[in-house]
Amino acid sequence: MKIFSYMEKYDYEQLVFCQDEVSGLKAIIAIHDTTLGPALGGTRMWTYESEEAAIEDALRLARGMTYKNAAAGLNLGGGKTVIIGDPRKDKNEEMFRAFGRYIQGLNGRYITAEDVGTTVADMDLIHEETDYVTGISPAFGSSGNPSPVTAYGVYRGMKAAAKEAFGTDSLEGKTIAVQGVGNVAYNMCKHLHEEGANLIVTDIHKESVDRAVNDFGAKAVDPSEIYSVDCDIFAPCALGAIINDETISQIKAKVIAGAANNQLKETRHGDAIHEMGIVYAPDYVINAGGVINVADELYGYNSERAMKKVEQVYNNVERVIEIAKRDNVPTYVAADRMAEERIEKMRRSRSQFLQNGQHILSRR
Ligand SMILES: NC(=O)C1=CN([C@@H]2O[C@H](COP(=O)(O)OP(=O)(O)OC[C@H]3O[C@@H](n4cnc5c(N)ncnc54)[C@H](O)[C@@H]3O)[C@@H](O)[C@H]2O)C=CC1
Ligand SMILES: CC(C)CC(=O)C(=O)O
Repeated sequence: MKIFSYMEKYDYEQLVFCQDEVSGLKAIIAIHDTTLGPALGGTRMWTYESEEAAIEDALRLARGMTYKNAAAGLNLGGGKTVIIGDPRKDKNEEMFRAFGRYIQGLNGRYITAEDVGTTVADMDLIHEETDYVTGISPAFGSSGNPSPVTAYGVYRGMKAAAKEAFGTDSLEGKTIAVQGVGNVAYNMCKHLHEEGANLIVTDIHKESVDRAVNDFGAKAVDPSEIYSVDCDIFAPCALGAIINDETISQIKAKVIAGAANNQLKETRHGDAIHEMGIVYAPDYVINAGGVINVADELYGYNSERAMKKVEQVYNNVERVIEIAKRDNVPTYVAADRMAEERIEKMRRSRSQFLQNGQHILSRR
């Protein structure tokens, strides 16, 4: 991968490599765009096949956060971190504290939170070294684990997409195929089960599948079968790039609505599902609940205020569908237009007026 060419192509601001021999930390912080404010995005810990794969993931996820935060109406830019390692084996206190010092060194340009492979306890360790971290324990007056809130937002957004496809937003009796029943999807399944949906689930970890089977009467299938099962809605809630040349022809669902980031392998896959008549709720619009919730910490966390904003995920998905119909484009294009329009307006207005020197972090 030619890093500078890639950064230039998508206009990235900064890429930071962090190494600490004592703890084994190998982290990559990618900051995509800070037009709207400091870059906020989670830290993913994962066993990458190569360093290139880790860099690419950090870059793609950071750009996704720029669009997510803009589309959600937050005054925040986009960034993300990946830590190379196995979250089940390679974590230690020194690692997250060393990482916290790297974040502190960025002096507020980047604020972190949880993502796949990291927990509230990890954020608390980072917080020992820096204030530029969210999703820390409620004992600190913070919002804690964002996953249940992300899940609620996905559930709301799924209803909005279902309304478009089926003429009603009720999910009662609908069959929903869920890929990956981790932190977000387990909580999402709870809402779906309460509403009377039928669940088909898969995961690479058997205990996660068993939990969903026991708690929600879900039917379990092998990971390779999830794309082709008979269902109304497909909810990708594991990792990215799962809408691709191999999977598209297998999908029977009328709606794709799930928590995973970067679901489309390439934009042409968004065009393909649009042509198949599938209603696609763009990933970064539907999964914004978590970031909306942790971002509220920057104003002094108020759960009621945050949840009111999370409810809006329904309206945001509706709005994207409206733009898609108006402009006769796929929903992923409509979502990009919505986000880019907001960033562009702010960029132009910033160049016209003097800033008052205050930004969101000055309230902390
Ligand atoms: N946690 C949050 O608040 C947010 C999460 N997301 C995204 O949602 C997705 C899920 O996040 P979490 O639930 O926090 O992560 P998680 O790690 O708790 O859950 C992911 C699950 O997917 C499973 N999985 C991985 N590869 C799989 C495969 N090939 N087939 C089936 N299952 C597989 C894992 O075993 C795990 O149980 C990720 O893409 C994340 O970036 C997006 C916004 C916020
Ligand atoms: C987990 C969230 C709090 C932030 C994030 O990284 C995301 O929305 O993907």
